Amino acid sequence: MNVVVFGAGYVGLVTGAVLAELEHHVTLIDVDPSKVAMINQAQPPIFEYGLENLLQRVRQSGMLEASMDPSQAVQNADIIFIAVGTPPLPDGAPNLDYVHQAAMTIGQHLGENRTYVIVNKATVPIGSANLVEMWIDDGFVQKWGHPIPEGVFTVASNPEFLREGTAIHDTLYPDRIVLGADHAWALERLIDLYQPILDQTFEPPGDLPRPLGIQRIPLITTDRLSAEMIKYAANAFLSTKISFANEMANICERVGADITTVMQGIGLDTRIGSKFLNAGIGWGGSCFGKDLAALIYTAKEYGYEPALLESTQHVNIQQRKGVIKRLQEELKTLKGRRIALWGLAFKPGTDDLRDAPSLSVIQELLHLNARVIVYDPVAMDNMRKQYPHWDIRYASSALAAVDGAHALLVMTEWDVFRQIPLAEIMSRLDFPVIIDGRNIFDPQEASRLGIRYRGIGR
Ligand SMILES: NC(=O)c1ccc[n+]([C@@H]2O[C@H](COP(=O)([O-])OP(=O)(O)OC[C@H]3O[C@@H](n4cnc5c(N)ncnc54)[C@H](O)[C@@H]3O)[C@@H](O)[C@H]2O)c1
Ligand SMILES: O=c1ccn([C@@H]2O[C@H](COP(=O)(O)OP(=O)(O)O[C@H]3O[C@H](CO)[C@@H](O)[C@H](O)[C@H]3O)[C@@H](O)[C@H]2O)c(=O)[nH]1
Repeated sequence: MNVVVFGAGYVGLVTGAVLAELEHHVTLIDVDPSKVAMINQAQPPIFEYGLENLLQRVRQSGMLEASMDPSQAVQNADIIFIAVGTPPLPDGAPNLDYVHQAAMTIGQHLGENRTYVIVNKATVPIGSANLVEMWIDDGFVQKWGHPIPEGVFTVASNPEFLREGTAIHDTLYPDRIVLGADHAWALERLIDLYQPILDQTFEPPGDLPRPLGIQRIPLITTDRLSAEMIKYAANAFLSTKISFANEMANICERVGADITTVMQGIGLDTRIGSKFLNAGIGWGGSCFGKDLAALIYTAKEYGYEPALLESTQHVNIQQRKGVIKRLQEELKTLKGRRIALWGLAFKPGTDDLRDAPSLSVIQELLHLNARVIVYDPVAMDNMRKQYPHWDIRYASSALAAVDGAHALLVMTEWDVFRQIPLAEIMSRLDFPVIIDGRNIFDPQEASRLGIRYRGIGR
């Protein structure tokens, strides 16, 4: 099939590259010329496991190209994805400007003698499929002076559930595919597009083998509103699960229990499940905060007070503040203290800094006049580019960051950090203080070495 994807970011690029691997003809449209150039040279503009190999294959096979010019590709498309960003506005509502622009552009380039399924893959407020339909029609009217003929296009919702760091894996082997459409023909076309994934008939790439036991991927077909709501409900539940674990951690710390064992103890109950129960310095990333705020905003639009969702948000804000509180308890004043900070990305496996807990902690440390020395295996370039005026120092390695520091803060649980012996860290620190925001070290070993170790909930 001919597929066009608007937005070559984390979602659009991965989706497009995977569909090209499955032998669909894919054109990625982006407004950022540097991204387009890099993709065409098979260079991933983001850090994502397996992406460079995948891009090389689909560029070589000729199944994927990137462009800033949508005209031909849109006109000849069977399916057009909208995967542009929907960042939060200050009041919590998502900014739909990029979706609006993409929809108008699509409308301007649709032909009258074909049928098109336009798919919302971006996370958009419930009811947005109607808006996108209207904007596509506006684009067409702007170009041709008359409304688009009935039946030429329909808008479907196909929310995305991939996680950064495992994005290609999650696209090839998703837990489910959700399709919301108002017309049977659109649904049939989308099921055809995803058939190799749904039936797992493709040959798995060498670096991303099929997990044992996966045979068919569950498919949910529904109306557009329910599909849009599924996305928000999934992220609300996952972030609530983590905030729950963090609240339990805060209680564990006070009563002297160990959160890791407690979460293991509840996670083995199959009704609860063990995933997303890791306590830490709170969740971050481009989605949880934004999507939770959007769902709260939507609920309030209808006069409903979503108390549980607001608590999920509140616990997360408190959790980030807890890092500085623990540090102050250990060091008292932070003025002029050298604080080493391991991990900038919001989670391991990505260079994404959007809403990373490290950012709030660094801001507060700078506000308290501490000297901050950071190390991250992949996110330092993004940090330099996105926060050029922040007065922080970049270390050449994790251990170099710790040299002569008064404390170490662990913000992201990169594997390379886990492998560093506590004794080695201890020998380089000026004061033996470690605030382990991701519970990667063994508290007993730390205490044997005389480290003033503070984990989360243990
Ligand atoms: N990042 C994730 O892990 C993830 C997972 C699931 C869903 N989502 C949702 O998917 C959407 C995209 O997220 P992302 O993280 O990929 O965003 P991103 O910021 O990485 O990428 C968006 C891309 O869209 C491009 N763009 C903006 N306006 C455009 C236009 N008019 N035409 C063509 N391209 C345009 C930008 O240049 C950018 O490259 C969001 O709604 C997000 O909530 C993201
Ligand atoms: O037990 C856990 C699990 C995660 N996190 C934190 O939660 C955040 C988000 O992690 P994760 O969900 O793995 O990353 P994302 O790439 O943001 O993916 C989420 O957001 C995407 C965008 O909507 C969805 O598509 C995914 O399904 C959803 O998991 C990170 O800061 C993690 O450190 C914890 O603190 N404890």
